[in-house]
Amino acid sequence: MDDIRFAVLGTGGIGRRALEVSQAKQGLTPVAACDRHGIAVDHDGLDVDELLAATEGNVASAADRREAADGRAATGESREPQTDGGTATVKQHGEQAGVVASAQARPTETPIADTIAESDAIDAVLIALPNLEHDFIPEVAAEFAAADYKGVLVDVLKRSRVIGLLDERPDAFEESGITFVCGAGATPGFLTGAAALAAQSFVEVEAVDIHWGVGLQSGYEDNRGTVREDIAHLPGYDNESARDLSDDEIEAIVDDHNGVIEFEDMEHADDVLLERAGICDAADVTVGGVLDVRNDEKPTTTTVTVTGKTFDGERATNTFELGDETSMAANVNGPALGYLKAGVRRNRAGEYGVFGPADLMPGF
Ligand SMILES: NC(=O)c1ccc[n+]([C@@H]2O[C@H](COP(=O)([O-])OP(=O)(O)OC[C@H]3O[C@@H](n4cnc5c(N)ncnc54)[C@H](O)[C@@H]3O)[C@@H](O)[C@H]2O)c1
Repeated sequence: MDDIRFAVLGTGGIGRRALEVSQAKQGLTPVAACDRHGIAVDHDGLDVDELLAATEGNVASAADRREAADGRAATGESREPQTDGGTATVKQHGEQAGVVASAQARPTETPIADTIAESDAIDAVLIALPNLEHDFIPEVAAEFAAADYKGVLVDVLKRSRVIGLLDERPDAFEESGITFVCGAGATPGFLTGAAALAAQSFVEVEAVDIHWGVGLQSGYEDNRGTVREDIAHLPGYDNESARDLSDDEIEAIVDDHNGVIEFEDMEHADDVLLERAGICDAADVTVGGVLDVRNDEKPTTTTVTVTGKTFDGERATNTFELGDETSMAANVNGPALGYLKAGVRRNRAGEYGVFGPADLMPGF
């Protein structure tokens, strides 16, 4: 495949690692990366090492999130960052450092529009933005379509209901020439694809059970955004209440669980993505997991089990297991970039519209 020029929207825990992993993949050239306050563009290829060093600790703070939410409420529109009109929200150092700290970057109040402005020379865009507001990623995607972007969009969103929002506008993506691969991280994403593959032995799938384990001690600082989103899945919390938690309140929740948080029956889009690919009913899919933020070792092995009936009357369970040494960063970003490449193949073959990870596996 020819070289793929790609952009990353959001350089938090996931976006930064995606840039790093891309260095080890063939034919991927990162040409643009943005966060809430800045953008770096180089159509000859970004210097990823410099960007990563400069954005060390680029983790959206609670204050950042509140500021953005308040800005949206006040203006009634834009999801672009609302700054206080000066440079106070441009973080150069420490915990709130950002893309703008890179020598390749400049500050901007409109990072997504600025990326779209460069998009004639971008083959694919990885959306690694927060998902605490359900319509945020669909709206960003719609903006690319409205600008007549021709290329690939990939997101790593998690929630089932977001897929519905995206499925409401396939025409816009098709007309523009966009191949949109959604839910293409680990779960949903990698493990959804694994379930689709494991289902191939069967003529009828009865149950898909996805159970993940993540150990995050050394990656905790970098992945606070993801931990916050996970907390929104706990009983008594939702996206809104999780978004408003202070960092201290998050720490208190982690302490209450002795650093190990268990999740059951999560609203992860693996269910709707498997249903839309015709593998099984969404109701037959369960997702749960265990997150340990104080140990690097996984608290449990990540496993996908698919139970079904074969054409010759047997009932069986196929099991797919991840090696315990594989980190969340490896299991989100490797597949996300793999799906990005699969999306580019489809796009170059003229296939546009919305695809889930299971749609890119053998059919059922
Ligand atoms: N599917 C999976 O397996 C999986 C696993 C982990 C994380 N995720 C998803 O990845 C996404 C990113 O997670 P993270 O931990 O990197 O989050 P994070 O909070 O660390 O990073 C988010 C980044 O987006 C930027 N951003 C926010 N608003 C912006 C705007 N309006 N314009 C431009 N940039 C903006 C922030 O500045 C930050 O750089 C989340 O949606 C999370 O759900 C998916």
